[in-house]
Amino acid sequence: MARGSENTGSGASAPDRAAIGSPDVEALPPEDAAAEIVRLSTQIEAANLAYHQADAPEIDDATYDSLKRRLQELEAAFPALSSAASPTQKVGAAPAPGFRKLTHARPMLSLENAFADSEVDEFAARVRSFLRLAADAPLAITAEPKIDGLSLSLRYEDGRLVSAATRGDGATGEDVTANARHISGLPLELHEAPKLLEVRGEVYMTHADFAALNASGAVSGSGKPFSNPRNAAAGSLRQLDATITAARPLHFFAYAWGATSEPLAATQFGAVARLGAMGFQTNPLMQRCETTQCLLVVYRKIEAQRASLGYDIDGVVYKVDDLALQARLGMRSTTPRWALAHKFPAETAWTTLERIEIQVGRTGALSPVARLAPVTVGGVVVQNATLHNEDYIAGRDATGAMIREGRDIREGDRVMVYRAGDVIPKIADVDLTARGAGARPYAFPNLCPACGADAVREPGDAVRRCTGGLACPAQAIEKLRHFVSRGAFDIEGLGAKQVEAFHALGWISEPADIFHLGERHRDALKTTAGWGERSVGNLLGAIEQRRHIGLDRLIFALGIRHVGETAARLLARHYHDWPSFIAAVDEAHDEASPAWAALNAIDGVGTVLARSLTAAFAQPTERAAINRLVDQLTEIEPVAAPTAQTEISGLTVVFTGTLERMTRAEAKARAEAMGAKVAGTVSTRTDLVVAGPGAGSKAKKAADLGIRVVDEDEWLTIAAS
Ligand SMILES: NC(=O)c1ccc[n+]([C@@H]2O[C@H](COP(=O)([O-])OP(=O)(O)OC[C@H]3O[C@@H](n4cnc5c(N)ncnc54)[C@H](O)[C@@H]3O)[C@@H](O)[C@H]2O)c1
Ligand SMILES: [Zn+2]
Repeated sequence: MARGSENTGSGASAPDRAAIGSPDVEALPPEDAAAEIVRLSTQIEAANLAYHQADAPEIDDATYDSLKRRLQELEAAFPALSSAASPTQKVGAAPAPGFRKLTHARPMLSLENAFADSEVDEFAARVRSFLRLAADAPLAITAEPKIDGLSLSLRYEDGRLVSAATRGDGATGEDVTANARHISGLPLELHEAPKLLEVRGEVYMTHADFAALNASGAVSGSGKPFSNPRNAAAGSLRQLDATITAARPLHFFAYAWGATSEPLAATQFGAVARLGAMGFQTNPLMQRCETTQCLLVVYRKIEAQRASLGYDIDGVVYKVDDLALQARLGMRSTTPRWALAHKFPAETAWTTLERIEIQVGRTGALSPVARLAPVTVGGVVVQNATLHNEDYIAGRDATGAMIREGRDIREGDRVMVYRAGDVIPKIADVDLTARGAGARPYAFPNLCPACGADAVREPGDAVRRCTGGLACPAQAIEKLRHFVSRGAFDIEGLGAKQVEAFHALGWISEPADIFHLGERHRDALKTTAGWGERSVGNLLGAIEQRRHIGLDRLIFALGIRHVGETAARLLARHYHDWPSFIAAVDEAHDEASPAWAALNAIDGVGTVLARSLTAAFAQPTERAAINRLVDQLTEIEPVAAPTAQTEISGLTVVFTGTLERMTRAEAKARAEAMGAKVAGTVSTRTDLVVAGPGAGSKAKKAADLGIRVVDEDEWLTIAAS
């Protein structure tokens, strides 16, 4: 596990799933149920944003699934407490700011989940009863791997790819047309396709490509390495700059469709075969069954192949084969009635927990880590597992419910380790029969192991935090490492290793000190092992250059909890410059102020983030350190006002021919001000061509490539929107 990674305080695990529902839902007093619904909804919304918008999940999938199930149970038991705004009534998350939005001609939904074999029988029975089919009437159902990537909708008109969008919130997705063109093997032109066709499928990254990408140092929206191939695929496709996508190896399996101008086939199986014939890759493991026994056999067969496929799958999807029956079954609010996702259980193994260590993260979180006797879980050797927080060690989950009654985790215990849809393993269970007589409950420290300061738990926070601030060496180092990371100051020659070394020498203890390195330690540095005249010159030069920094990078670099790269960009766009930003944050500290309301009104900023931000700026030592840093900067570059909603932000536009209502220079400036890039030549990266009279080869090339071409009037309408 990465050193000092932040613990977000969650804690249930897959095998605990059944236990989670055990505090009897029906027996709960309504006011407790109401409070729990609010708490779960907030947790799930935060997880959705982290997962779908930032491609950097903060909790594992099994935990997420169990939180959602619990919420569904509560809402079922207390219908009066469920609302249309509940996360159980929504798909995914809204498109991230910065992307042009595209509305799907037919919504993109989620899938109903099942975990136990018995739920497959129940599914078939529900389908039969809905359709009034006799129990012995034939009912064909397909089974295919559930690819763990992100779904994409591709719109083809006259067989040409015209647009591509992520699922987003199901109704509206992010326009990733330019990016999708770079997916390996994706057909830009189809053989014998209907006039209009929305093709749906999964974008994924292979295990090998994922390993290579992380080894190259690529990072997610949170500034950390991608935690799994799914997040890497999502982060790579969802780039405002399509040239980044082009450099990432992505693949696509087609398995569904949205709007079509003519039916593709009479069955699911036939329709997927037709997609294959049109030029799409389809999954070779798909099969058709007549019985649920057959479905379960296919499920086991696919599960057995899971480790050797070379890409991640997280279950098997069953679909009613007859499309006429699918149409009769129709949709619920977020899922079709004719499909079921049968998920795989997490992979598990037993081993000995040798000792529990506490790591201190950037924001002071004390994260317990289990050091294990090495064991192989699902083909990977595991030596560490996260223990989340002290409640988890004691046997309680994120909702406060007991998940391991009487089975707290102790040093020396025999424990069950599991890996779910992510790389960091967890502890699922404890074998009490193997526990030695001398084993004592683990005493979670209430002093920071790194600096000795008090470690306290705020009410409602599952995490204990060191109060030492920058005086805590562990926090200081993590803050500094974050400060120089890629999306932050990213100073050439000053990586995590150097930061640690300079910190150990007592040269830097906070970001501002980096800018004093030259005047204070130049000579000493030159004679330090590994450094010389030239490398010191280069380093100090690189530091000087960073006295000029973008507002978004600065905000991200401060390392405030919940303020990742995406949020920093949002804030920078909204507040434009540093003085306006700090004035607003200071004022927003008063939650009755208009500034607080305004901060919360920013699309993508929630209460949790807003509170964390205002608290950080109001904390005197932290604020003083920020001020000292800002004093060292010569220019904080404002970030252009929000361009997120304009139709053309993020697009690459080419002007050709004569423009009659404005000069070329004016058109270019206007497009750039709205967040578009203006290019001179048409290529596959072009999104839009504005063609005036006399446009020649460029307009023709654009038409050949299937790129949208508009005239000047149309352009003016777009630019005015
Ligand atoms: N860890 C977190 O914080 C977090 C947060 C949000 C969501 N999640 C994960 O995402 C899931 C919810 O997301 P979801 O709404 O995408 O549901 P889902 O992943 O359970 O199922 C729906 C998706 O499956 C995909 N899919 C893959 N292969 C398919 C196939 N052959 N046929 C049809 N669809 C196929 C599609 O993209 C579809 O949108 C959760 O169960 C959880 O595992 C995790
Ligand atoms: Zn400390």
